[in-house]
Amino acid sequence: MSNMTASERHAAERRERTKMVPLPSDSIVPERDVNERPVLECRHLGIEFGGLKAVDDFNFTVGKTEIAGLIGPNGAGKTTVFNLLTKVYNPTHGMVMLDGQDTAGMDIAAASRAGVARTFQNIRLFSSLSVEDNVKIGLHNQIKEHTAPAVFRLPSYWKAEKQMHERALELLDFFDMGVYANHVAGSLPYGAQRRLEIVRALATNPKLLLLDEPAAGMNPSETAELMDNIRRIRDEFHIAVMLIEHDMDLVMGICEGIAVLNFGKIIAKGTPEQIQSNPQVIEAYLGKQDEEA
Ligand SMILES: Nc1ncnc2c1ncn2[C@@H]1O[C@H](COP(=O)(O)OP(=O)(O)OP(=O)(O)O)[C@@H](O)[C@H]1O
Repeated sequence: MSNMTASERHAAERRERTKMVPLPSDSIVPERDVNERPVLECRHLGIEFGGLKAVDDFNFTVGKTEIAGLIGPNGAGKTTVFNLLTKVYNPTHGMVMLDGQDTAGMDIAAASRAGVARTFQNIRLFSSLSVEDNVKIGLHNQIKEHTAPAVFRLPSYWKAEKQMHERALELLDFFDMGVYANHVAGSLPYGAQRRLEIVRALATNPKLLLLDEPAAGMNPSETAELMDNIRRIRDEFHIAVMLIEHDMDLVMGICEGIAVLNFGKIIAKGTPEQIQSNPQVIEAYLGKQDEEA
C-alpha cells in the first residue's frame, strides 16, 4: 500500500473493512451496524418552496457508525436536506427519525439535543472570540445552566466552568489544536478554521455529524488529513458522519453508503462502486464533471 495516494489507501481500507448489507427499507448499512438502531431514517422526506420541490421523496438510512455521502450537481437539494435534518426547515412531506426519535415538532435546539450537529458550506465561527470559547459554545447545549450560580459565581458555576475548559481542550487536542486555544478564531489559517468548526459541532456530543462541503477550499494534503480525521471521528466517537462533498476522491475514498440527488430526487443509492458505475449518475453528475474537466 506504500505507493498509494491517500485516497487510494482509504478506498482500499474501506473495501477491506466495510461490507454493506441491505435493510428491509431498501437501504443499506455497514454490516457492523446492522443490529443497531440506524442513527437516521428519512422516509418520503420532502419540501416545497412555492411550486419548487427542492427535495422530493427522499428515503435514506444511515447506520449508527456509518460514513455516508450525499452528492449531486449544484442546486440538487443537498443543503436543503441538511436544513431539514437540523430543523432549519420543517418538511412539507414525510418524516425524519433521529436515533429512533421522530423529529416532527422539534426546533433547531431540540434537534441538536436529540443528537444532530452540522458544519456549514461557508465557515460560520464567532471569529472575534477565542478558539476555546467557540468550542464552549458547542458544549453549552449539554450543560444545564441555572442563573443564580452564574450571577453569584457559586462553587457549582466554577465547577461547570472547569469541566467545560477541560472538555474543550480535550476536543481541541484530538485535532492537534490545543495550542490555538487562546487564539482569536478569525486569525487561524483557513484549514484550522474548518477543523475548529468540526470541533465545535462535536462539542454538542452528536450522534450524527453533518459536514457540508468540508473539503471546500482545501489543498490535496489538507483534504487527505480531513479524510483521516473523519475516519478518526467515526472510530473514536462511535458516531455517524454524513457529508455533502463535490470532491469525488474524498467521497469515494471514505463514504460507505452514498445517495445521489438530482433536481431534488434520489437518482441512485449504494456503495461507492455501485454509484461510480451507475449510468444515470455518470450522466447527471460524474459525466458532467468529466466534460467540464
Ligand atoms: N429557502 C428557500 N426558498 C426558495 N428556494 C430555496 C430555498 N432553499 C433552497 N431553495 C432552492 O432549492 C434548490 C436546492 O438548493 P440547495 O441549496 O439545497 O442545493 P445544493 O444541492 O445544496 O446546491 P450546491 O451544491 O450548489 O450547494 C435550489 O433550486 C434552491 O434555489
